[in-house]
Amino acid sequence: MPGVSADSADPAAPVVPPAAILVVALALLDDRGRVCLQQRPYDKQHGGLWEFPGGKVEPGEHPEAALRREIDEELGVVVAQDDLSPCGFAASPGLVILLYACRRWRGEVACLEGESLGWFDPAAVPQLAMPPLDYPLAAQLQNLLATGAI
Ligand SMILES: Nc1nc2c([nH]c(=O)n2[C@H]2C[C@H](O)[C@@H](COP(=O)(O)OP(=O)(O)OP(=O)(O)O)O2)c(=O)[nH]1
Repeated sequence: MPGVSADSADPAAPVVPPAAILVVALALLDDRGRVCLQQRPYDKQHGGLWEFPGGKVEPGEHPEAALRREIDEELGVVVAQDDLSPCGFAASPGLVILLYACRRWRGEVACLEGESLGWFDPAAVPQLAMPPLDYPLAAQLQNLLATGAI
């Protein structure tokens, strides 16, 4: 089809913008079963709303590598690839969010980029003010926790 080739081997091929921004996010769970959420910086889109820590996947980056990078940048902790469990996803036009869960990390959780951090009972998360896609993500997290799958 003219004009939409995504053949990366052809340097003359037009750059095709991604159909959606891919975002990865983490439900970090402590030994009391609480989940860590952060408040988005006030100067960003959805400023002040609560979210699962994470961020955008860079071009060429594996989503799980992106998540480990974002968690180091935002919370100052290291999560191991093997400790990440796929937990759910949510999508809107132009945005796809992959949610993972993790119960182990190395280091002390700190609020490095958000306005504040909180540890919440997963059942209480839907009562928080969050971006729209976080409500279905929180529901998927609760379902998996209820079944003992994560
Ligand atoms: N991290 C995260 N982003 C979310 C959630 N829910 C939700 O709608 N988003 C949206 C908000 C933004 O449009 C996008 C993530 O962007 P971001 O600003 O956090 O990404 P980033 O950390 O890579 O930041 P930047 O370098 O682009 O400034 O996904 C969530 O639970 N966690």
